[in-house]
Amino acid sequence: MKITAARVIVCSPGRNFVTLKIETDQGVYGIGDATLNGRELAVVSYLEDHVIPCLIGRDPQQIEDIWQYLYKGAYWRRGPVTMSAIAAVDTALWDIKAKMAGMPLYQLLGGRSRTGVMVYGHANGRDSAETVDEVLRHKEEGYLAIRAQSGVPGLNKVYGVSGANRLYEPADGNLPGEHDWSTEKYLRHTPGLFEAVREAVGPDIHLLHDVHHRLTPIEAGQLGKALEPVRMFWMEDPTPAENQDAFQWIRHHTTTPIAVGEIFNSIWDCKTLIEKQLIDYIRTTVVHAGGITHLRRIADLASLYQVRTGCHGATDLSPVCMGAALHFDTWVPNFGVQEYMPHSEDMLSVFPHDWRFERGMMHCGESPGHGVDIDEKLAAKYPYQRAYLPVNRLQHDGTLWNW
Ligand SMILES: O=C(O)C(=O)C[C@H](O)[C@H](O)CO
Ligand SMILES: [Mg+2]
Repeated sequence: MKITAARVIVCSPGRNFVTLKIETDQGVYGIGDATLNGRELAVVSYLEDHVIPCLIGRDPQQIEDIWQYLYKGAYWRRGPVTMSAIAAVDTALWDIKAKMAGMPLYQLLGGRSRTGVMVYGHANGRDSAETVDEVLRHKEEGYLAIRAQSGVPGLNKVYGVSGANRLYEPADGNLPGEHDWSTEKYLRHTPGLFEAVREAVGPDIHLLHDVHHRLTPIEAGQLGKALEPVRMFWMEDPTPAENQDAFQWIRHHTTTPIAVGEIFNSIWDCKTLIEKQLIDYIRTTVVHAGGITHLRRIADLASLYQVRTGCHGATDLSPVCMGAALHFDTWVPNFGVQEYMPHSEDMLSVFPHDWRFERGMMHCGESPGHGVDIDEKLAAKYPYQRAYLPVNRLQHDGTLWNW
């Protein structure tokens, strides 16, 4: 069996997606997501100019060998661009293998470990009252786990809070937007927000919150401690994770569980946090962490330390990534939760898919492969639109902060 062609399809049905399609001499093709939000075209070039020429003529069944060939063969290892490109190839090859076997992907990975995949939804509001209402709306829709984000009094724009249309899309604008930040205002507001949310939603719903890298370790310790009475499912990205030993300071001060990893791209980014048990959930996912092949390796390492998976699933991860992730989640023994931020109807129409949401759970479907395709004609109607993620500045003096 041979790879005969590979193509990168870029489209923007409301936001940008980069998709790789690999074709074979047996007529079977596979699809992989390669979207790197705000830096999409770097991955397009990496694939078109450097990876695709090396794929033509190779046996698509040799997934591991191709993974090693692209990873070791580049000499310059790791990094989000490289690993998103490798992920797209890997996902497409698993799709091909599963289609050839006539099986849904989760069967090839080892079979079903659970009846469905628990997902957490995104509730957000401009203030605490609106956020509480949104949490209750999500509970009504059947969500078992809900992430709550709120506007902070005195701050103009804050990560995770949408405009009028309810969904938020962080990448927008021809140049990066600017948000403002005050740790003091955020820390004053957030414990009360969660007290109100817990009071309204009752004891049984899992509550999550994304700090989005904006605190120092000791501030994160304060927040985690203040949230303990609320019994959070997790506090996400409490502090930037470049200096991983810093997480010890958070651990010294709080038992609120911690989730990290959506911006990681290899097992080496996860190693210290996992081995020192500084986190409880690892958030790497298929598209940014080297595909199914590499994500499986990360999950296996995590399983030795009772760290569970909590794959990133914002809308900048395409429906293709969601399909692959749901197969992974259906199999992985140390599953925790899957993030689910629904794509718009326009986005979903470009990517016919087999997965579905039902009362708080998602199901990957039973069709061979990962169950997601791309309608190339429709995709062509939505050309690429340059878009950037915002930056954050401290409110009082404009210092550039973590967004
Ligand atoms: O979904 C989350 O937890 C995020 O933090 C979303 C990220 O900001 C988004 O994916 C950036 O592209
Ligand atoms: Mg996050």
